[in-house]
Order: sequence, then C-alpha cells, then structure tokens
Amino acid sequence: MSKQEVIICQNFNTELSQKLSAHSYDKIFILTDEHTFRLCLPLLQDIALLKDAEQIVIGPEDVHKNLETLAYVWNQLSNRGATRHSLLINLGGGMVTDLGGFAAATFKRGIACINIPTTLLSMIDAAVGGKTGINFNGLKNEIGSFYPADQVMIDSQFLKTLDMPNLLSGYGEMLKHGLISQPSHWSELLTFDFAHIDYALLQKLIGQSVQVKEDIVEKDPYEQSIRKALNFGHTIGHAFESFALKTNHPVLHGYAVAWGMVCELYLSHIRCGFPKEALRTTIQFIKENYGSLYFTCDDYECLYDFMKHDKKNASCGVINFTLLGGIGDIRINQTASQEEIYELLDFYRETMG
Ligand SMILES: O=C(O)C(=O)C[C@@H](O)[C@H](O)[C@H](O)COP(=O)(O)O
Repeated sequence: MSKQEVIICQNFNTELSQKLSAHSYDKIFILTDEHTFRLCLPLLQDIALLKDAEQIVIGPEDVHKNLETLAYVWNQLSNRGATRHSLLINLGGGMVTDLGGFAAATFKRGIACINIPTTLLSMIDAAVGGKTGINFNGLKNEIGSFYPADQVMIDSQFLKTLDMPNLLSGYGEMLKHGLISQPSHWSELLTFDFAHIDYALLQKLIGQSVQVKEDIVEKDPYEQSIRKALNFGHTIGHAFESFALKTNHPVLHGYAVAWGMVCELYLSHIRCGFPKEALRTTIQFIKENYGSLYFTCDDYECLYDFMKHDKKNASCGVINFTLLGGIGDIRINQTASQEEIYELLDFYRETMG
C-alpha cells in the first residue's frame, strides 16, 4: 500500500487547487451527504478547477453507510461518465470517507480519491489510513478494502460548526490514540475543557493524534500485527454500536468506542496489570462526558454474537482483543472466554449505570 499523504492546512482551497492543477483528471466528482452538501460544499465554490465538478449527495449518518447508498454512488459515477482517470473527492465525516473511499476502490477497480474530512472523527481517524467500507447485515464495516486516498486534507475550520456530540465522538478516538501512545499525550487529553473550547489547542492535539495513527499504519498497513492497536476498544465498541443500531437507538461511533474502552481497559487491568489509577481516571472521564449505553443481562448474548464477527478474530468463536499493560504498552491478540466477556459487561453496568 502506498503511503498516504496527509496534510494539515490552514486553507484547504489553496492546497486543493494546487493538487488539482498537478493532475489531469478527465472528470471530478464531489461526494457529500445532505449536511456537508449544505454546510461545507459552498466553501469549495471559489476553486476554479471544480467549476464543472459533478455533485453526488447521499443521506447522512451511519444508517446510510450501506449497500444501497454504495450502489447509488456507483450508479452516479457510471451514468455520469466516470472513467479510471476520474477523481472522487469525499467531503464529509467518517461515513462519507468510508463509503466514498470504498466506491473509489471498487469503481472500475479503483479511481483516484481525495478525502476532505469535516468532522473530528474523520480528521483523526476515518479519513486516514486507508480503511474503507460499508456496514452489512447489521455488522460494522463488514464489507470493505484497504484503499488509501491519494491525499487527505485536514482543515480544522470545519470544527467550528461541529455540534458537541460529534466533537465528543471524534474525541473518543483521540483518547484511544492517547491510551495506545504516550502517558503525556493521554494525560493532556484528559484535561481538555469542552465548555470553553480552545481551538488552537485542539488543532495541536489533532496533529499529535493523526501522527499516532500514521506511525502505526506505516508499520503495518494491512493490520497483520501492530495496527490492531488502533482497534483498541472496538471489539466491544462495535458490538455496542451494532446493538444500538439493531434496537433503533443508533449511537455515534466514538461514543461506542469510549464505552468499549471502559470494558477493554478493565480487561487490560485484570489480565495485563493496566494500572488502577489510570483505569479510574479514564473511566471517570468517559462517564462524565459520554454518559452510558443502557442494556440488561438479557442482551449479553446478542452483544456476544456481534463480537463473534470482529475482524481481528482468527478462529471461529474465539474473540480477539487488543489490550494494554499500561499507557502505550500494547498487547495484541489477546482472547477472552464468553464467561469473562459477560463479567466485563457486568462491570460496565455496575460502573457506568
Ligand atoms: O484504522 C484502523 O485500523 C482502526 O481500527 C481505526 C478504528 O478506529 C476505525 O473505527 C476502523 O474503521 C475500525 O475498523 P474495523 O476493521 O474494526 O472495522
């Protein structure tokens, strides 16, 4: 996989114009959802090279990250004359960059694509690193590919219009990056004041967070080993997210990951000696800022069934986790029995309920 170029820019218009003039695409398509069509697309209107760009607009949020929406994008590309020399610009949050990236990966076996992430989650995670895909059969990212965008342009001006739940959702993944990297980065993240957002500080933290991800992806782009660190919190987090979707109360991805980290940090504590104080302060931060997901012990079986589909699993019915022996002390390929997982869910309900 070729290395993806990620730039953090002050004004993506200039960067994008330069990028476009350096290539001769026969057609340019811009994919947005209904929100970014309204709020973000107007910011591209002064770019002369996008004057004739074709717009594709899809429904917003994770409920639209499905086969039907993907088929719609394929149809639009096909009917409106996209070729292998066309470019797809994905302007949006994680749902747009995941689905658009997969459309680009598969249309005529691959066309060029640029990600312009507009949410915190897509800036520091979804748009970076080349994982693309859609949900299928109620399972998160069940169908997908590794297909890095040609370029990722991160411009934090988009964050000023982001609502608090979406900001916190992205921050959940940033917290994960803190936990899998450095104690200093982790502890700085825990002091962030959401009531008075310091955007300059947030921009600095975004830069650090992207770097954590890029360093790991560079070592293991196809998730054969250390990239599994980036999946910390996701074995149970994805099960929570799928469960919430199934019960018609969808939750934002970063919230589900934060709640998943509560369980997986506890497993890290009992299995790998993750320090008690760091466990306590991280859980406290999550509880205060993210609230909790409600479920009862009657839901354990359903949650466990979702975990059986985790992509890290290597053998049928054995659930794979990434755990931590401390901040930045990553232990991949850890397994837990059904009984142990049920105990984690008990812990979650007792601590977060
Ligand atoms: O980039 C990665 O690798 C990750 O696992 C990052 C995750 O935060 C992200 O949510 C990813 O899309 C999850 O991928 P999946 O393989 O568990 O579906």
